[in-house]
Amino acid sequence: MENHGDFFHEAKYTDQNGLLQTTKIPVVQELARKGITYLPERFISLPTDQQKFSATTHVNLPTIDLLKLRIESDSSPNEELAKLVGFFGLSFEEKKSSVGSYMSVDNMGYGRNFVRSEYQPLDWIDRMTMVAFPADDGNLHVWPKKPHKFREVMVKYAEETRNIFNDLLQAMAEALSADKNAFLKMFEPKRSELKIRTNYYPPCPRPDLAVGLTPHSDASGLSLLIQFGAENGLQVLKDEKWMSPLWPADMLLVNLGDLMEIMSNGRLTSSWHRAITSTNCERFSVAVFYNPPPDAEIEPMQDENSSNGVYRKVNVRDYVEHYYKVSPTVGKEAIMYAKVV
Ligand SMILES: O=C(O)CCC(=O)C(=O)O
Ligand SMILES: [Fe+2]
Repeated sequence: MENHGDFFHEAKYTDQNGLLQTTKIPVVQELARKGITYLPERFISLPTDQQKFSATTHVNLPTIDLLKLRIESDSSPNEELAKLVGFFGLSFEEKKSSVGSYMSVDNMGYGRNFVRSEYQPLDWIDRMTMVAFPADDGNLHVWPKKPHKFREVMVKYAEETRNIFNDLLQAMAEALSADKNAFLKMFEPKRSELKIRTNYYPPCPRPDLAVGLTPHSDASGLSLLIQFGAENGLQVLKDEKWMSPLWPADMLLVNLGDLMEIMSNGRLTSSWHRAITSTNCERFSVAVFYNPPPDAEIEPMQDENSSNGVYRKVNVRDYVEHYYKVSPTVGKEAIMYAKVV
């Protein structure tokens, strides 16, 4: 048995027999802090995932000027925004004791998700996930109490991103020549869900063998990402090749999730993406996920040009539960759940 150090996340999953299991996963931040020079076996990814880790092409993303969407733009990364990832500056014990625990399908709080078994290759990542909205749901008490002002900054960031999401939803509907509120109407203001996840990728001894974050699409409607520390890390699959989007530090990245693909009846598609690691730099990203209320029924938009709907109506909670039950997958399998067969 390899010695993985003394610091573990405990991730829960349901095994093939339907039994709840807990697996201990080494905290990669602590492994990196110790200056580990080899990659522990559990982090060695499958050879298929290792293919073309570095052979990527850089692609430019279309950019949107937020001012044109009537948003007050004070959202460039500055010292205030760096506080979003300040949590990872705490010691392991402080991090653990500072975060409350959730009962959820996706291992919220400080730790891991996408865990299905004791034997799967592990991602080189530590994460912290919390629900910002609805704020009245007993969600806020589990937020980290440290560092100082962390919650305040998070709440402010959540509020600002919600405005951006709402404007984007309108702009996207208009771009599809649909009613301006075609998407927005599904995001009931008081009950829609906004989750924030901070991802930390410490330096990794073998970026050629380990994945930072396993390939996935987000289950969300929309996701908004910001990164700190390094500009390379996110990769998106396009025409069966992994591409690195050019993503400067002062740019927010909009990512379409599965629920948006369903809502748009396949006219918009969720992206298949992953994160890679590096030997000499640490990278943080903050992802905000925006979903309609869990009990909402998503009605795919009707396309006048084609009579066949690609997607059927789904309940948001059912979809998200299904997504976490089957993930991680090798391709976009979760969304098949909502496809018309
Ligand atoms: O770190 C990144 O850039 C990607 C994060 C991500 O895809 C996620 O949190 O869902
Ligand atoms: Fe993602």
